[in-house]
Amino acid sequence: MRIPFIAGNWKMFKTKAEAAEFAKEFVKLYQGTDVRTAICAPFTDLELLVEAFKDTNIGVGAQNVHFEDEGAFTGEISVKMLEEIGVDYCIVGHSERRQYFGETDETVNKKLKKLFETDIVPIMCVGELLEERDAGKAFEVVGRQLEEGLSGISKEDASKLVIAYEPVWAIGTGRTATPEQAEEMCAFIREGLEKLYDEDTADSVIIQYGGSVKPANATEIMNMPEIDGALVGGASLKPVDFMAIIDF
Ligand SMILES: O=C(CO)COP(=O)(O)O
Repeated sequence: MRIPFIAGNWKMFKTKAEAAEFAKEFVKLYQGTDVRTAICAPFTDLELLVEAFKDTNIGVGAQNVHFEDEGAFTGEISVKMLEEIGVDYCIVGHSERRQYFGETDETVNKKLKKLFETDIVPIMCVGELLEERDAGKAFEVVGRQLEEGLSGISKEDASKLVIAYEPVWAIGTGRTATPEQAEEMCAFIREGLEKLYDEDTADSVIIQYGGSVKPANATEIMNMPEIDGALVGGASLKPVDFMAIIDF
């Protein structure tokens, strides 16, 4: 049985003061809830959130990490730095990192391997562009991202993974994939995991959908059998909206 996991991705939103305000309100709203959740925040908010959520089950995640242990990589953050702060998750391969910051399947693979040396759980993002979907290549693209991203990763590690299917055309556009489209791709991802590993491994991976998830559409998405959770952008910025999604 996979426990639903709904994570927020704040992207480049919220100063420390704004994060503290969110945390205060969200901790109250979340009390007594058993859906697994986490907030993936900018690096500058992480320490504050770990402290604010320490007596709760609310996890904290980073949105990126470098794959080397340390070195001359101006502007980058290492896995050890995240570990020291006490983060639980790290997003890897978000489409915005792939589009604007040169993330490739190869760097995704290196980052996953580095994270698997620790207890930080990677949230690996995959998803096709609109032109790829329109050209009938969505499954080919996501299949390749999965295969190359997971190259050389053991089944023990893969079974701990969270995968977020985020069709790029549905991110921040208000245009959600239909629950059937999301389900079809999440099922394809699970089949892919079974081919790469085995049925048990595929069964244990949490597969989230991301892309314009809102309180109004969370229920129908979460009711799909192969969708185990959501990665929520814009609607995770307000405690009440994010809580309404968690309460789907
Ligand atoms: O990219 C996303 C989460 O990682 C989705 O963002 P939106 O929910 O704002 O569409």
